[in-house]
Amino acid sequence: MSHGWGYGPSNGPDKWVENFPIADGPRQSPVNIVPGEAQYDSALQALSLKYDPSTSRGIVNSGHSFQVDFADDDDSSSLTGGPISGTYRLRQFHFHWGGSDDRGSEHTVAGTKYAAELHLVHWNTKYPSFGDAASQPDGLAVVGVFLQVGGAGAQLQTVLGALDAIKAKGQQTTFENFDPTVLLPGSLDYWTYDGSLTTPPLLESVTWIVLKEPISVSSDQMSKFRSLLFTAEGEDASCMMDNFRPPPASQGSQGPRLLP
Ligand SMILES: NS(=O)(=O)c1ccc2oc(NC(=O)c3ccccc3)nc2c1
Ligand SMILES: [Zn+2]
Repeated sequence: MSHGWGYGPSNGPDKWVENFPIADGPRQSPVNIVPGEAQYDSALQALSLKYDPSTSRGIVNSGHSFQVDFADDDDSSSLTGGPISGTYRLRQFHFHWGGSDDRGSEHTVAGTKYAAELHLVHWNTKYPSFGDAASQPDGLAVVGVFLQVGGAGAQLQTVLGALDAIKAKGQQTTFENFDPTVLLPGSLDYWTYDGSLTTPPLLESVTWIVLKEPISVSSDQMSKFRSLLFTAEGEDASCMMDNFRPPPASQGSQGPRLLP
């Protein structure tokens, strides 16, 4: 059995560089966002997210997270504006979370970790497919949304209600007529920087758009995330948690510019 990457002591983020040397590259994600150091850029546009619920297809346990996949054969669900030019189509969204409420996000804000982080993954339609886009410096755009523990996120419940059907790695089920707009906070104010995928293959093809305002999640809902398994049916069960890559310990002096 190939010793795939994961989040454990023997295959976690510190080991990824062995098979993915780009892990030590110049534009790796996530990063610690320091609001005071972010440069204001008046040329930046407002974010425009247009999602059509009829494009949602299914929900799957990938063994690293769970994701909701969208049909991306037209521009029905797409991202424009913000720091990007052109149109980027939504392909999937997924989450990263911790083993307890005090950690779980990948990006941090002045060192603060949130309980979880939502990633909405889009690809640039100037390329023929996601796969082609994923290897281009301007190929992908991921919108990151922090989940802060507090009151229950009513809209999250729809997603969490589907998790019982995909407990083990590889399990999937239909997930239709879902509009991810309901998972967004009231404000679309954001920080942006050029970075990478936060899991292998760690490709440096992502324009990151991290929303400043978190959405709310309850501690009980966080327990629901942790009820998923990294493992497939029949394997020794391992609860899915701490599936996040931390930011680098110290950010180089050329740390990415963050434009609010
Ligand atoms: N944590 S992350 O940086 O948002 C991140 C990290 C790794 C990723 O790999 C993929 N692949 C597809 O979505 C895909 C879409 C279509 C076909 C094959 C793969 N999306 C990712 C997002
Ligand atoms: Zn992610």
